[in-house]
Amino acid sequence: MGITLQGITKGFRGFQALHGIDLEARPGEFLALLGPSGSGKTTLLRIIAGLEFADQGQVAFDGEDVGHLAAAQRQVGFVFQQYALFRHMTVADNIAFGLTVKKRRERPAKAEIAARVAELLDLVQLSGLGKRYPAQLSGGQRQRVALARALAVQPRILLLDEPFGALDAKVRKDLRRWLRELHDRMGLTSIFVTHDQEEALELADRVVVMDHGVIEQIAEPQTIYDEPASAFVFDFVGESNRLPVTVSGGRVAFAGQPLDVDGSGLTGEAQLFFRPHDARIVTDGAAFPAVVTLARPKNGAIRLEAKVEGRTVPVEIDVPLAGAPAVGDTIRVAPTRTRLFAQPSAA
Ligand SMILES: Nc1ncnc2c1ncn2[C@@H]1O[C@H](COP(=O)(O)OP(=O)(O)OP(=O)(O)O)[C@@H](O)[C@H]1O
Repeated sequence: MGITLQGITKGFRGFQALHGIDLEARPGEFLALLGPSGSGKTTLLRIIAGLEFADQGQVAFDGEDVGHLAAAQRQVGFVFQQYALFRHMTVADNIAFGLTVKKRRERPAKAEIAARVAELLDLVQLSGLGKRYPAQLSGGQRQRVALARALAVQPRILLLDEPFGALDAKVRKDLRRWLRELHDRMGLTSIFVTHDQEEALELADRVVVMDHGVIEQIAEPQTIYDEPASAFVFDFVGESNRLPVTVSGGRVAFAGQPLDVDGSGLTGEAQLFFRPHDARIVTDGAAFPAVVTLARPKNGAIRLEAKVEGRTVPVEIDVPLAGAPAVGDTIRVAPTRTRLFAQPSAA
């Protein structure tokens, strides 16, 4: 089932949380909404779920406007960070909840519900734990119960709001792989909110990067990383260095030092971005000087932090183990792969 959002806006008492969001999730797609705290991810997810209503704009499932439908009528499954299981109910009763509260006409027979619960317990690999209470489960197990409960009503859309946020790194990693498999196997269309870029890049077919209630970029993970559409995306996703540069006649200079960067199309002040592994140390040519303040092993290379005169934030670069400079050395840094953005952002 495809999801289409058009021109979604939402304000809370004078505060504009979403500014005209256009977004499409293709049938079977797994989308991640990625952005800093307060960027509007949860609000957008709640509008899709029908837990919140947009001030303007349209929400459609498979081309059909669902804007007027309440959450229960939209047939979406959702899972939140706080597992929100009913503490006084067994695991099995928690999973069955969505089915038992259906109107009598639509409610499956008791035996059918029991069979569905057993199937779901099996699916989330918790067979045999149906009689336990939530307090008798680990965090990861509780989250899988929450997922089974969301799936009980056989949704075609699954919405997840930081579902693994409260779990430790290892459990989190295992669960998200497992969730991806489940999504594929069940043919769901899923939207996942996270502020963890690794999670978004690893799990999603496409990543939607949000900031201040707008979408900065929608693209496949590799594109988000390799071709960030804005200074914000470059900064937010992956490690990066940012230097204030001046552009004149297509030539780019940092602190008076010309760099080997094409500045055509821009003029005046700009922001130059590069990743730590996209720079080399050179002895002459276009480069800027820096003094090494820290050198530590990282992923089979050496990560250097180097102080640039007049800058408080050090530049980070990765250099080969062999011949790596030492702390205190003055080096010349030549960025090899860069992006230039016109808008000045706060340093
Ligand atoms: N019910 C509400 N009343 C007033 N303001 C709200 C309400 N819900 C959200 N907001 C505001 O809207 C903005 C977006 O919130 P939202 O929860 O969507 O952000 P988020 O990107 O999901 O953040 P987080 O990662 O911290 O959950 C925030 O500034 C928030 O304070």
